[in-house]
This record gives sequence, structure tokens and C-alpha cells, in this order.
Amino acid sequence: MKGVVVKSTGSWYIVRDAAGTLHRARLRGKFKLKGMKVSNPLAVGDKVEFDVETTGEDTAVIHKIEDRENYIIRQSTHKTAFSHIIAANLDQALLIVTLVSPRTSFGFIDRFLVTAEAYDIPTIIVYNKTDMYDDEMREYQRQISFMYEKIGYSSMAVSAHTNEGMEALTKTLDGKVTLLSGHSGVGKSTLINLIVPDLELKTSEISEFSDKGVHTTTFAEMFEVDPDTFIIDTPGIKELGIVDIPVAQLGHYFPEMRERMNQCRFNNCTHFNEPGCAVVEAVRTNDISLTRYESYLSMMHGGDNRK
Ligand SMILES: Nc1nc2c(ncn2[C@@H]2O[C@H](COP(=O)(O)OP(=O)(O)OP(=O)(O)O)[C@@H](O)[C@H]2O)c(=O)[nH]1
Ligand SMILES: [Zn+2]
Repeated sequence: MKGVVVKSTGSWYIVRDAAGTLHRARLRGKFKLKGMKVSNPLAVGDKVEFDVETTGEDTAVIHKIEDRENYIIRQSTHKTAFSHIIAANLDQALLIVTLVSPRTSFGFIDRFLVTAEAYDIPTIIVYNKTDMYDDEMREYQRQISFMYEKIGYSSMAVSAHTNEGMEALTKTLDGKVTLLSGHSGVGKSTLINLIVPDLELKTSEISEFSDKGVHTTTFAEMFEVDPDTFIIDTPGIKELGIVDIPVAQLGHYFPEMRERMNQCRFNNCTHFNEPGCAVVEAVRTNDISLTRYESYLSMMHGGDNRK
């Protein structure tokens, strides 16, 4: 049978088959992942083939993992330790942000976008809580959206309280696997509750399996919106671990810098203090936004800058 992993604890998994039935599963034998030190060979979103057993605790045995189109990992802070794959095979990410109560910093948004670029996951920025905006705030939101749209990130404005924009948001998810991300308090849980029908039922269905296992930290869960549409929630993950990007390559993950870097005088330009830098010139003429450039510098200098 074929299925998708909807929950992973590292030692056993919950797999959803094509008909929507959940199976508790384990991996057959040892799967080795080339060139990666990871604590979990399988993650949420992985497409697998499995056999259903009729005896024993475990009901299914996974014997094949399909190649991943992409994946996100949580990097361990210790260089020697193992990383954890959070989720695989994502079609897109929705980054939920708020301009008020609380306010998402540009640094946070840009770090997410760089990470998503590195993982090759298209990202849409979703401004939630529009019901709290006054006219001035709405105008500000439009300006920020315009800034990000100019460099290729589309955006939506929604309110989980008034349902503004919710239809458009639901449409964006259609037929895709979408990662929902955002820092604490932006309304991610409230939105997921609106998007996923019978969320409580589905959560308890999944945790029914979980309770049979030893408690293990999980990093992500996949929920069915409809049979072709899934969202992945990453509870407890404040921020995607930024992949180790060498300074010389960081600019590649800023689309507006990437498209200009061939015009820099030096081909190894870091767009910092080199003469003849096309990026710095574009910042000077306002063709690259100053806040984006500031985020770049902050990341380049290893500034954590978590605000
Ligand atoms: N005014 C307003 N409040 C909202 C909206 N969406 C969520 N909230 C409120 O924002 C608060 C945080 O919402 P949650 O859904 O818990 O946020 P979260 O992002 O899941 O936060 P964590 O649970 O900390 O990860 C709650 O008090 C919600 O009622 C909205 O569209 N408008
Ligand atoms: Zn340059």
C-alpha cells in the first residue's frame, strides 16, 4: 500500500493510506540516509510504501521511502549532534504574521524567507488580525505587501475573527501540502481550526495512536483539509532552523540580490563594503528595500537579532 506519514516520532509513525485510513507503522530494517546526520529517517509528509500486518502491536511495516522533493530540518545547535527532519514534500509555506498584537519583525520574516528559499519552498505571507487594523495600518500593510510582492512573495490579508480573506486563503491551499508557520500569538491555531474541518476529531484520532507509544517529542503534524489538501503544523517550533549558509552564498537567497549580483564588480562580492557593488547601489536608489538589506547584514554577521 502507498501512504503518507502524518506523524513521526523517530521510532514509529502514523501513515495515512489513500483511502484516509490511519495506520501505526514502523520501518523495516535500517534505512540509511546518505550524507545526513539525522535523528529520524522518516518525517511528516514522506511518501512511503507499506505492508499491513495482521499480528503484533504494529499494524504496518514501511518498506520503501520515496525520494523527497524537499524537506525542512531543525538543525541542532551542536555541530556534532543530529539534525531532525521536520517535514518533507511541501508544496508551499504560509508564513502567518501580524502587524499588531504582537508585531512580527522584518528580521523574523526575512529569516523565514531565506530558509524557505534555501529549502526551495514557495512562501506566501499571510497578514492575520486585519480586524484590528485602522486605515493607517491597512495602508502600511499594503505597502509591506507591495515590497514583498515586488521580489516574488505574494501575500494575503485575513482575519480569523471576521473571516475576511478566509475564502481566498482556503483556495490557496487547494490540492496542495502547505506548511503553516508563524511565531507565537499570530493566530496560527485559530486559523488551523477554521481551515481544518473536524480538527479536534482528527487530532484525537492521531493521538489515540500516539498514546500507545512511548512519549517522544514530535515536531510536526499533518492534517487533512480534504482528500487532496493537507496542512502541516509545527507546534512548538518558533522558527525554522536556518540552514548553514556561508556568507558568500547568503545573497543567493535574497531574490532581489540574486538578480543583481552579476552586475557587482567582484564576482565574490558579499554586498557589504566592496566597491562597485550593484546591491548596495540598488539599496541607495531604493530599488532594494533598506529593511531587506538590513536583514541581510544581520544574517551575514551572524546576528541572531531575534525580536
Ligand atoms: N483580533 C483578532 N485576534 C485573533 C485573530 N486570530 C487569532 N486571534 C487571537 O490571538 C490570540 C492568539 O491566537 P492563537 O491561535 O492561540 O495563536 P498561535 O499563533 O497559535 O499562538 P501559540 O498557540 O502561542 O503558538 C488569541 O487570543 C486569538 O483569539 C484575528 O484574526 N483577530
Ligand atoms: Zn555586491
